[in-house]
Amino acid sequence: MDYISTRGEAPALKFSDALLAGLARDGGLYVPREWPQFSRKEIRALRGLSYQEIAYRVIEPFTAGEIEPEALRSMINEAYATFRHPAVAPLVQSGPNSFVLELFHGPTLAFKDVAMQLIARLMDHVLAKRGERATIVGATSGDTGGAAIDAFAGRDRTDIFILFPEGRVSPVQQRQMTTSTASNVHALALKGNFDDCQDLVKAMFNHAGFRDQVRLSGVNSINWARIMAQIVYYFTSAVSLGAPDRKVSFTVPTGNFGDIFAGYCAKRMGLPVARLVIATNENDILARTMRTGRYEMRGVSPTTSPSMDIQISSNFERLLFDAHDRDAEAVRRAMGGLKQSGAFDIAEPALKTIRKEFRAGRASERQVKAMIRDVQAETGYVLDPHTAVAVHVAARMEKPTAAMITLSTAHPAKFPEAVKNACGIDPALPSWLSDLMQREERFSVVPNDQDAVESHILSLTRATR
Ligand SMILES: Cc1ncc(COP(=O)(O)O)c(C=O)c1O
Ligand SMILES: N[C@@H](CCOP(=O)(O)O)C(=O)O
Repeated sequence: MDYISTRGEAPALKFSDALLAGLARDGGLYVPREWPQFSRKEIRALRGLSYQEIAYRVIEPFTAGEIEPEALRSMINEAYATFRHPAVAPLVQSGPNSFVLELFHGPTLAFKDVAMQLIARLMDHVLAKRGERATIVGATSGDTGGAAIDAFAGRDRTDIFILFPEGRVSPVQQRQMTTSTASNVHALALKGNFDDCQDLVKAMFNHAGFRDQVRLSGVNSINWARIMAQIVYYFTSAVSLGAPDRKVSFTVPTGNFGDIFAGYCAKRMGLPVARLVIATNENDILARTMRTGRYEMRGVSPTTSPSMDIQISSNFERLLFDAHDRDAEAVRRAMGGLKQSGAFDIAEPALKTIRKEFRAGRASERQVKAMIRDVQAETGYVLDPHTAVAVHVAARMEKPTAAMITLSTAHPAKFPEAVKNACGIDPALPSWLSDLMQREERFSVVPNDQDAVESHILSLTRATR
């Protein structure tokens, strides 16, 4: 299996190189040259298997020839041993034909742990084999950062630098990033919003000198391996409800489009998925794009679901590439328009393809609050605000012919203020994080300036020595 860039001007890479590369050298995102296929019989055979075994079967074709099967198995087993639920990602029934897929049982209480725990092990494995080190730089609106720091803390072959928007993450999210005692971890509070953090990370990748000097690597969902690991739970949840003999739909709270793109990949691999529903908060660029066919930036407003306060939705580029029949030129034109004027139009055939696969909806702050309150009052179940966005959108979709699985992407205790404000309940952090708010913080404040951030990283990384 090799990986090609959505912009068509970077060399195709094997799995290990795509894993370490993060962003392609032409600014594009790597995707597999073709989608591994699962027959109905192979999907049926997944029923009753453990999460780890399904993960192995889904991931192996993407890594074949690069990661030895036994090594992959043991990395998968170790990664998911860090989860506090035996099922890893349990499915909870929430209505006659609706379910919530709980993805927050990992160490940092967000779905990001699912991919990050595996990626850290894969990167270590590949770097050790090559005798190399890497500098990881990531951008976060709150959850990716904590998950990455937990997964990479104390690893000898990597130094990790996480940029988060100062004052725009929840206090729990911030402390998950700033209280690590590991010497290879560096939390950087940027004076700007998440899109500024992400732009800076992409700019560092596009600065060839810096990229090579620090052996830059990324763990945002621009890295293909993030998507790969997230495809697994679409399979596990669908087969537990009877796939391939029963179709399921998914509603996904969406920001950077990585999570829902993983659902699209599962479908391209043969999983029968009736519908993929994009759920956005008031920062609804994706819902507007689906309605109008024009991707247009309008500024970001802070919400109670801060991890989705995004308007440059990186992985939408991967979808555009597929919807344009993998025409890299069309992607380059769209991304050029976005850079120049903050907008691009999606041509009719591609838009039709996207609309065939996806539906979209948005939830206002008022609706999110009402959803948390009502669900708690009716069932006792406490939703985090990101999940509440999706539950709201799922409930408003036309009557599904298939079971609807809504992805629950974070534990409510990560956003106690918003949850308490909505339903009066103060969700407690689990025991291993119960002293989080008393731990000492360590982070640097950095300006929104590429030179300054690069100098900061250069002065601390061990990858150049
Ligand atoms: C809790 C939570 N929900 C949803 C999302 C959106 O996921 P994605 O960016 O993959 O669309 C994020 C951030 O990415 C998140 O942290
Ligand atoms: N919501 C994310 C934003 C970064 O997304 P990623 O999936 O590309 O890492 C976060 O919590 O940081």
